Amino acid sequence: MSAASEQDLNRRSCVPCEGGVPPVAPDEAREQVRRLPGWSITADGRGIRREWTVKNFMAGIEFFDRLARLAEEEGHHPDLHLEGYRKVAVVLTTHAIGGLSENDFILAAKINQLPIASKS
Ligand SMILES: C[C@H](O)[C@H](O)[C@H]1CNC2=NC(N)=NC(=O)C2=N1
Repeated sequence: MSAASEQDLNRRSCVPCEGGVPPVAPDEAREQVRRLPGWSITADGRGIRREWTVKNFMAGIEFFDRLARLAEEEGHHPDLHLEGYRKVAVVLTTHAIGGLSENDFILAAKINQLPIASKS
């Protein structure tokens, strides 16, 4: 995998993953995540994470609702965390391979396009 721009990732779609492929190598993951504003590699290296402080509780829930629809369209599903009444976090990892796949970066680019009533 070579790193793609956020715009390129946005034009692509997730492909079904049922395992059997190696996770993206750590160096490549770091290079890729640099092109995705707001995202960083998780401490265990198996995923990427972004958090937002939202305007109010419903803004967080509405964001999750939009995100759930996007995830269903893409067939790739995020771990959603409501970490406080105005703090939301999203972790992307490909469960089937226990690490990062291109699907995670594609979905991150698309999540960055979603409207969010954010405070930061
Ligand atoms: C066939 C289908 O693509 C798989 O079951 C998908 C569904 N959504 C998924 N989402 C995530 N995050 N990881 C997966 O491994 C995964 N598998």
